[in-house]
Amino acid sequence: MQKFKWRRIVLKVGSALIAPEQDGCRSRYLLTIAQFIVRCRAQGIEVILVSSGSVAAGSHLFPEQEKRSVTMKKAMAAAGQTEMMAMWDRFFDFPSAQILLTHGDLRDRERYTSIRETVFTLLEHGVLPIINENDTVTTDDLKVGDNDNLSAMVAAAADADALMIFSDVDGLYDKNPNLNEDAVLLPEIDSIDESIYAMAGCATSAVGTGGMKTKIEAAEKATSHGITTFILNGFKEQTFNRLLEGDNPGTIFKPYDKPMQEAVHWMTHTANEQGEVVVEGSIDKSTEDGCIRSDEIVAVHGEFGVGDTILVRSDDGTRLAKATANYSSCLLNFIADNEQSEFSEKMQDSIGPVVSEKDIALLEKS
Ligand SMILES: Nc1ncnc2c1ncn2[C@@H]1O[C@H](COP(=O)(O)OP(=O)(O)O)[C@@H](O)[C@H]1O
Ligand SMILES: N[C@@H](CCC(=O)OP(=O)(O)O)C(=O)O
Repeated sequence: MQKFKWRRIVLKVGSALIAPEQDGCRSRYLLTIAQFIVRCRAQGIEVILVSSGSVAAGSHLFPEQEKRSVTMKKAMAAAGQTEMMAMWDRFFDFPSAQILLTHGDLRDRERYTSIRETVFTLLEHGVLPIINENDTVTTDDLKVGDNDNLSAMVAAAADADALMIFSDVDGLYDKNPNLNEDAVLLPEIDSIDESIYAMAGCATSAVGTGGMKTKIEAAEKATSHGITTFILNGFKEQTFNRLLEGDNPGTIFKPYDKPMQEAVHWMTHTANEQGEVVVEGSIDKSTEDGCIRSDEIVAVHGEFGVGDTILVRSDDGTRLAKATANYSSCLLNFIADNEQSEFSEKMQDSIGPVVSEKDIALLEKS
């Protein structure tokens, strides 16, 4: 690890490592991971753990025939989470803290900031943050859905230098190694494009979610924020020894040379745009004071509410900025339809610009 000189790392541990036999948590693999965490901390590296496995850990408590229902999975997650936290806590002689998140928390800027500050405070005081998705409260709209993407969002929020995704394979292969004997391991990926996604298949274990596709999505999110990302085999002890020696025992994804600025990254990869407004002209003209007024808007696409992230596009198609909307799409459409009305003008005077200076992140010209 000395060669890499990391200050802060996020480790993501997949379900198969937590509950390999699907009958509760097992220490078999976790002990090695815990020792790795201890050794990293001894080297002065701050560690954040994103631990999957609550569903797999809680699975043995419920009847086999009912396990497929979403409600049952949520119950399994709630019960398995305590078992899993107890297992992790047992390995450490320093305190750990549980943080359960949904996408609803991460895409809300205020809650995102609060999560960031809590993580920083825990790290400052030597407490190990252990993070998972809050499966019990998630809905289709609220969930991230897989912990690979969640770990990348966490790594970005925590300003980490590296994200290590520990799974049940040695890294990214050119095709699924569990289905193809001739699959070849790819040790280094310089940039992620469609050809990389084309190699990724689904999970083949009974407990995994997302397979390689979500790991590549995570790598794309993280590397675009300047975070070196690894996919590694958490079953093998040598993985951890080699990492500590400064080697790459799996697949390494190189960080972007020019990482996105924090606000653009959050709006692009965590908040996601809910809709789009089209303005006339170029980036300099439309956003010269960082604000966009409702009378500058020539079209509104999609449905969004106040506080949602929107894309600002120029009428020639150029992506100009990501921003937080001060108006709903419904109200903007109403204003457009009633341009000259006194009511519409009063509304604009009282609410102010569609996008305020502090909530806009200009995109690079492309
Ligand atoms: N190109 C690939 N390279 C490596 N593994 C792949 C590939 N395509 C699909 N997979 C599958 O992805 C699985 C790992 O993902 P997953 O089961 O979701 O793990 P985890 O629970 O650790 O997140 C592997 O066991 C393998 O079956
Ligand atoms: N939040 C879920 C994990 C979902 C998930 O992404 O699992 P995995 O593919 O094993 O990392 C749980 O704790 O069971």
